[in-house]
Amino acid sequence: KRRHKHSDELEKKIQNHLTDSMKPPGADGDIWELFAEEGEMKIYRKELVEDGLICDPLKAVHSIGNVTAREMCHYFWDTDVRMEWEGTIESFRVIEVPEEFTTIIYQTHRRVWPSAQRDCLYLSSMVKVDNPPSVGDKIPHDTWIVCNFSVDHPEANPVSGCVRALIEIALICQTFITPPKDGGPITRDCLQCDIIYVANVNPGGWAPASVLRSIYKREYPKFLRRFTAYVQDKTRKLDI
Ligand SMILES: CCCCCc1ccc(-c2ccc(S(=O)(=O)CCO)cc2)cc1/C=C\c1ccccn1
Repeated sequence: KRRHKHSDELEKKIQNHLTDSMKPPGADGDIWELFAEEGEMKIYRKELVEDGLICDPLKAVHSIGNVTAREMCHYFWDTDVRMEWEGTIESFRVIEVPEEFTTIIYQTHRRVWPSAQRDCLYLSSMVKVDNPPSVGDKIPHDTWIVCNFSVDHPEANPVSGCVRALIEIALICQTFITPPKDGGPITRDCLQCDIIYVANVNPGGWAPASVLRSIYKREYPKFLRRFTAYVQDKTRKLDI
């Protein structure tokens, strides 16, 4: 059961995401504010201040065609392509690979004046979910999750001057297949991927509420637009 130091914590977080994060916003009685909407993409936030720090939880739901849940999670998890879609990190290093689809990453984010620069040290794991809760009456073909959460590590060797931000993030994707009416083969056009992205970022130290909230308001929609377009582009049939 315990494959590495963080196995138990990882399992618990994945279970929590599958029960809590997969509920549509508002189902849990919580009041989510819709702050960005573009087509199928809807991004919700809550205002949360902990110890004087802005820790606004974020939940985004989206649905895009022509890709599978596994492709979405692979490109989100795979550090080989991280800098192709990530716009706010300045540098990152894979510190350790505890097991095949689990990495421990140290990354620095671009400094946003007047706040101190932030860094993150987190475990990132990609897992296929066996018995997913079905949301509504659609039956998913498969469900994948990437879970990123802050951990400690002796070899982080942090950049001096950085304030350590703490993250709890998950990308949960489900593939839905609509076979062609004429009984023909299943192609990419039969695929639909439903996406849930939840992010809880504690900035780790003081930063003006207005600066933080404007970063989130600008960066989350940009990230979701850019990342989903990136995966659709990477998986598109090669134009012959
Ligand atoms: C003063 C600035 C304080 C906030 C700094 C910060 C901390 C953490 C993070 C962050 C955001 C997404 C992830 S992830 O989804 O796991 C992907 C891998 O990188 C991990 C970390 C970002 C940012 C700062 C900017 C920011 C905020 C939203 C969205 C995008 N950028």
